[in-house]
Amino acid sequence: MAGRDISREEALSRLDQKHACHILLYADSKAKLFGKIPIKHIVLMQMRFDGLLGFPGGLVKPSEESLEAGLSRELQEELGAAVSVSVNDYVSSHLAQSPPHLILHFYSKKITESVLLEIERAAVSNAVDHGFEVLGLTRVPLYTLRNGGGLPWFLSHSFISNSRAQLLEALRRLELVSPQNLEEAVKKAEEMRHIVKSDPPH
Ligand SMILES: O=c1[nH]cnc2c1ncn2[C@@H]1O[C@H](COP(=O)(O)OP(=O)(O)O)[C@@H](O)[C@H]1O
Ligand SMILES: [Mn+2]
Ligand SMILES: [Mn+2]
Ligand SMILES: [Mn+2]
Repeated sequence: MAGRDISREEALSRLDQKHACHILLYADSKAKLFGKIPIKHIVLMQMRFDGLLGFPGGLVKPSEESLEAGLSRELQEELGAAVSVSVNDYVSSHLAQSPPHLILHFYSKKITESVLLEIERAAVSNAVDHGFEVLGLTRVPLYTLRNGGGLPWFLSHSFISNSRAQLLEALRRLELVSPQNLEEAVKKAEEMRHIVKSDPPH
């Protein structure tokens, strides 16, 4: 997505503009798919009301609240759980080109598998946004199966704003997927997008 990365300081000097904060929550896991494929890490995203994938979070008002307080409020609404977010979890700020002047702050935070499982339950049973702004939480498959299933198909979906770039950057930085596997998955996803788009209508 077009736009440019800016520093937290520059972002916070632009109080007249709209700001949004989103977060990648993840946990290590020993669980195995089909009892044999290690999933290694659980990464959370969500299916939004508009049919696009994105991260939990939303619009904040830095003139009235800290970025982290605003993000925590959004997480309470969208996940139905209290997630304490601190400046240590801050990753980056991005000045989006469309919609113009929206500033997108990104966070990532490692939690335990049991806390993550609680969040998944709360998102259904307790979140006021469940079924409305948020259609459901989803895990990101980080493995690539022999037929290309997993991360490549996941990446071939449509994502809100710069959330796909945020996901890829975080998977690399946090070493949740090896650079080589990530590169191959991105390449496969491009081919798959083409396949889906060129499907004839029934
Ligand atoms: O995961 C994301 N990463 C980056 N930008 C996002 C993400 N989700 C939404 N956005 C952008 O931020 C804006 C506000 O976010 P969101 O739709 O979550 O607000 P809300 O939860 O307060 O209704 C969206 O219109 C979109 O442009
Ligand atoms: Mn929200
Ligand atoms: Mn939101
Ligand atoms: Mn909101």
